[in-house]
Amino acid sequence: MQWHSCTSQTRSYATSTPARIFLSHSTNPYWNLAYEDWLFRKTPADQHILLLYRNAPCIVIGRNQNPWNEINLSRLRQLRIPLVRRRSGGGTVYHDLGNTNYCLFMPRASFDRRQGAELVSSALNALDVPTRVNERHDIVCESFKVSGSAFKLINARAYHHGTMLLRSDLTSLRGLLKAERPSLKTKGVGSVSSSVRNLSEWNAEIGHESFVRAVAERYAKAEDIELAITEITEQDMMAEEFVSDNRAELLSWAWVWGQTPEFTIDLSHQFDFGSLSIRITSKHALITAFDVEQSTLSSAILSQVEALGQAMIGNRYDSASDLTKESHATNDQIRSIVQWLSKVM
Ligand SMILES: Nc1ncnc2c1ncn2[C@@H]1O[C@H](COP(=O)(O)OC(=O)CCCC[C@@H]2CCSS2)[C@@H](O)[C@H]1O
Repeated sequence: MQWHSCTSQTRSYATSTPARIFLSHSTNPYWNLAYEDWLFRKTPADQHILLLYRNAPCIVIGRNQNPWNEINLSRLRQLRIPLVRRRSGGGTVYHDLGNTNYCLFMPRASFDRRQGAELVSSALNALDVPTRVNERHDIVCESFKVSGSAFKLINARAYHHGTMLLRSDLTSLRGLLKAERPSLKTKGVGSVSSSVRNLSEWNAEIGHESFVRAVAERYAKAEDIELAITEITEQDMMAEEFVSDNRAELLSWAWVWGQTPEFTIDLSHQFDFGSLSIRITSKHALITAFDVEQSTLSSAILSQVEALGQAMIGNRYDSASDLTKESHATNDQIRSIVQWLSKVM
């Protein structure tokens, strides 16, 4: 058994498994998140671990979020940026190679929502960046958010993971995250939008390597361990069946879209030939109801709209943009309605 010494900076109780630091060389969000989940579930419950990684451009939503309410999906498709749903709760964030993520794993008994962010913030203070932790456990610099946090607790284990905007493309970040759609009512968790900045505005030299080094040093000191970083490649990750299976699940439609909490959306439009208001209900990202709430369309057109709505039931909500391709509408009015729906859904 290893005993950690008691100083003001170290934990003051015994653990049997020494703390460790891992750095991933993969920039694939699915591998990194699958590996993170493996560390969470498969390492000893009493072990403290720090994992650092960064991802190629992607949007990462929280476990209980609605992508249609959080993201500019047409821009996401245009830029061919993947949408990733993580296993922890909380809001939607943008990642690219200018953003480095940390994850602190610990026994549930020593979990504290603030401590991890404080550790990272103090590592940044040592790099002359005047960060602090706010009441939401975000790390901020002169009131601008530079890091967001999310948490997961299962049985005897917990983790706190967070982003760090070092030199991210903030134009992409802002363009991909969008304001809520007021007519979309969802049971899920909404993001809390903030003004963000890169740390490079305070320290022009800062980058992935210096951030990793500063946090790892600070962590080793706090855990009273030698500074030793275990570097992990995608090959190492692939060798673990749990990680490969987990990655496959993270990539699946059922996880990315199908986990979307139930929602309804009200859509109205005034066409040259009459008005139409509908309510669409979706569960597990499938269309489960299509109700016409109000209409001044002719009864012939209305019954075609109702037939179209019935045909959509059971389809994926995200297949709405294919409506125009699939529709064999011969009537101009129906064609306009289909075009409108494919844009607004
Ligand atoms: N990369 C990044 N870092 C900090 N803040 C961001 C980022 N991207 C977007 N935002 C801002 O945060 C809000 C959402 O804040 P909100 O507080 O709702 O959500 C979060 O912060 C979640 C953090 C998840 C961290 C995980 C760690 C590893 S995998 S992802 C968004 O609307 C933007 O204004």
